[in-house]
Amino acid sequence: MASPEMKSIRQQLPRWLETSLPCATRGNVASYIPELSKAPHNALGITLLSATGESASAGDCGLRFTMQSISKVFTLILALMDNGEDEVFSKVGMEPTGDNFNSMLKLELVRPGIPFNPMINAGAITVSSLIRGSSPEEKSERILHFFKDLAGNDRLDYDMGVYRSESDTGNLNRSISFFLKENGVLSGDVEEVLDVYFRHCSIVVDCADLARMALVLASNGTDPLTGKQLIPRRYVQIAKTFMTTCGMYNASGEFAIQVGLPAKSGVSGGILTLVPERYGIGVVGPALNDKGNSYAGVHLLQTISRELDWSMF
Ligand SMILES: NC(=O)CC[C@H](N)C(=O)O
Repeated sequence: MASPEMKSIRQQLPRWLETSLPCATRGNVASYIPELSKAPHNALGITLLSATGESASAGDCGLRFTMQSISKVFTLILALMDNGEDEVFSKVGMEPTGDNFNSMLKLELVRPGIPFNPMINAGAITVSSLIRGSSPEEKSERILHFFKDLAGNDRLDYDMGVYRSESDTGNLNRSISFFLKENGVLSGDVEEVLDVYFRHCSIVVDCADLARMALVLASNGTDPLTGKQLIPRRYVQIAKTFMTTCGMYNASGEFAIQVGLPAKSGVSGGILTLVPERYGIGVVGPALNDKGNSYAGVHLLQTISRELDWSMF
């Protein structure tokens, strides 16, 4: 028997999705990674998964897309598990930037030149350099394995087309990385660090995978469906705080007001969000707004959060 709330979500979800769909026409699919421009412009899908294992889905929830920046939440957690917080926060800060996710601006403006936070590219590339492993292959393997555990999906893998596309064209990320190397923030070989970063950005998921990963965060690090503790509670707390303050880039303040849930978006149009203790949620809508977040996806989450009074604030 589904809970009364889940019953009502299942009933209303298709209509909420329908009303958010037109927003997609106002957005644009990311094209700076050429392979991403092939994504279906008008797609919109969502899956919600409850801590009791009930789910509700609507629209293009089966669409497969690369995690992109959503992966930054989980590489941060793995880096924290590998190194502890003191080491990680000696290399990356805790503050929002108010700039675009790929901006270099503050790296030079503010001393010491460590990235402001792990959700912007500079911070996430630094975090990739902190993942333990004797080679880029081993680091990437550990990341993929961790993501498989979190998603409860052994078949997670890379989209090699997207990986190559970003690796061939990612000169801004190269510039950021060389700058970090010059400042002594990045240690190791820049191309090897970038390889780890581009690979985890290209891990393919659908909405159900994101919902399950989000549910682990909603449940303070334990997968409620298996009872396994996958992440120490403290690191989930850190991750959810960054999601709230920086997860939607320089639209995180607006998202906190309009939706009021910890979330992380990616340029392929995915959004991972959660209702503490209760739901993990995965959304996809490839057409992005000018801040790089899914246009229709944000609208849909705003509708659901208002209808169900889900804001944490
Ligand atoms: N916002 C994003 O999703 C950015 C991730 C992308 N791989 C990049 O580095 O540009």
